Amino acid sequence: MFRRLDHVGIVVHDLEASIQTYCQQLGFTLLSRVSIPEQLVEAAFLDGGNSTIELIAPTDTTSGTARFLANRGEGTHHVCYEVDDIEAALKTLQERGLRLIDETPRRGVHGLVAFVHPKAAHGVMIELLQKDSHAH
Ligand SMILES: CC[C@H](C(=O)O)C(=O)SCCNC(=O)CCNC(=O)[C@H](O)C(C)(C)COP(=O)(O)OP(=O)(O)OC[C@H]1O[C@@H](n2cnc3c(N)ncnc32)[C@H](O)[C@@H]1OP(=O)(O)O
Ligand SMILES: [Co+2]
Repeated sequence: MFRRLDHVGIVVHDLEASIQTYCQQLGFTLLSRVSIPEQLVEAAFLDGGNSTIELIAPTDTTSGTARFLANRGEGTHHVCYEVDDIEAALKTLQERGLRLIDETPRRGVHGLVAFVHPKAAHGVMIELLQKDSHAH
């Protein structure tokens, strides 16, 4: 069902400071910086050598990522897998009894996305991504 790992999401307090750390000290390269108002976050995608991370900072105290920061502090927030057909993947996961956050996909930065609840995957939130045809 999963084609490949697309990115690992990391929640941070200060997006700018975390970009500096990952680029200047850890050697990552900044790919893009985006605002995602529907999710009340801003994010940066960074290349780490055949791997991508997404640094995410909440823009509002009511967002899920702000709760995550308050309860758990900074750290790994989700792993994102690319799928060919997100509707089919969600249907399969639902039939297998998995608890989903999204029963239908929503629009993400690079395509259609949907989240599996972390309680269904032993404490790890899984993001599914069906990339837009023009996305890389
Ligand atoms: C799509 C754009 C972009 C991209 O890749 O292109 C992104 O990735 S944006 C990423 C940010 N978006 C989201 O996180 C959307 C999905 N998340 C949610 O809907 C909520 O945050 C949810 C449902 C995971 C949790 O919210 P809820 O209001 O239900 O409750 P709490 O926040 O109080 O948490 C309940 C419970 O779950 C644990 N939890 C929450 N988040 C995570 C997590 N990321 N990983 C592991 N566990 C998580 C939290 O600690 C609570 O546990 P408890 O034992 O009850 O204390
Ligand atoms: Co993500």
